[in-house]
Amino acid sequence: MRLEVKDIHKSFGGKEVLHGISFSVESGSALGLLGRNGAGKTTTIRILMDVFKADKGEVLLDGKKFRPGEYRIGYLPEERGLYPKKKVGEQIAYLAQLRGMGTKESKESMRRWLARLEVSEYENRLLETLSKGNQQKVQLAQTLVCDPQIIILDEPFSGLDPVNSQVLEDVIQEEIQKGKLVIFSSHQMGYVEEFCKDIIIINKGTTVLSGDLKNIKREFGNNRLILSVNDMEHEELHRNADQKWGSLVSVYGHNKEQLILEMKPDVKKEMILSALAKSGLDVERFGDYQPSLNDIFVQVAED
Ligand SMILES: Nc1ncnc2c1ncn2[C@@H]1O[C@H](COP(=O)(O)OP(=O)(O)OP(=O)(O)O)[C@@H](O)[C@H]1O
Repeated sequence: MRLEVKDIHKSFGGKEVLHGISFSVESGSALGLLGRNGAGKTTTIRILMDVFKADKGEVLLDGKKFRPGEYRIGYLPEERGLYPKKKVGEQIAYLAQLRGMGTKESKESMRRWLARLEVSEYENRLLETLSKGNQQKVQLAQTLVCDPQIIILDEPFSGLDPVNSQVLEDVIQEEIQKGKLVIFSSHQMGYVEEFCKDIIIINKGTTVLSGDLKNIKREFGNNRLILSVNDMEHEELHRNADQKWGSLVSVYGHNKEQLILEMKPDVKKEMILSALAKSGLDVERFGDYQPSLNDIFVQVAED
């Protein structure tokens, strides 16, 4: 399956908050939907789920208008929506039945997911009596109980300790391997790097970067180098770079105390290395710039 969001526009009270968002994602892969607070991620997901209507644009599945009601979708919304005063197992099975599963099948699936997420012992407890992290795992069991073809996860790791995060990481990887189509929205870039083949970064309702994550990283690192010098802050290093090596490099930015340098046309790395050797500076690190998704996000999503 291929899910395609095409040129979505949305206004609230006359103010446009999405200015033409487009992306696509296929079964067996995950898309990272990223952006700063208020960028428009949740609004995009809500339009996709038909909670809101777009003012312009369309959502297609395999080229035809996407009707969420016709597919098994596991949606973990930002605002978690289970019943605090109902028993964990009963409500998960009930919600699976609402999504078309038979009584026996829904109970089996509920028990399988509670076990997979290591919360079986809470099946007969009221949801509100569980810790925050365990409630989150119950929400995830609810999301996955109907064996969804499409999985949409809005900050699924929130509230989970590192051991539980590892369990969830494994579960998401398994679902992708099983051929599920996953949309993953998170501010935790480490997870996005792990799961997502493609990403889209939205800023104030506009796409600022999208595409294959490996290619994006390669392009961001291309022709750029990282340099740090012992006991020298990036501001001073920046002055040195401008004054001494201005014909070879320009300063692209910095990552903590490391300077990111961009090589000028026809300049080779060896030429910079030789200039550094002559400078007498106590070089701590020099090499190809390999940006993390976090670096890229900060650079493109900054105002
Ligand atoms: N129902 C609504 N009525 C009016 N404005 C809304 C509504 N829903 C969202 N907005 C506005 O749309 C913009 C995008 O909000 P949205 O919740 O989609 O952002 P987000 O990227 O999910 O943010 P966060 O990371 O903080 O969850 C914001 O300016 C928000 O105030």
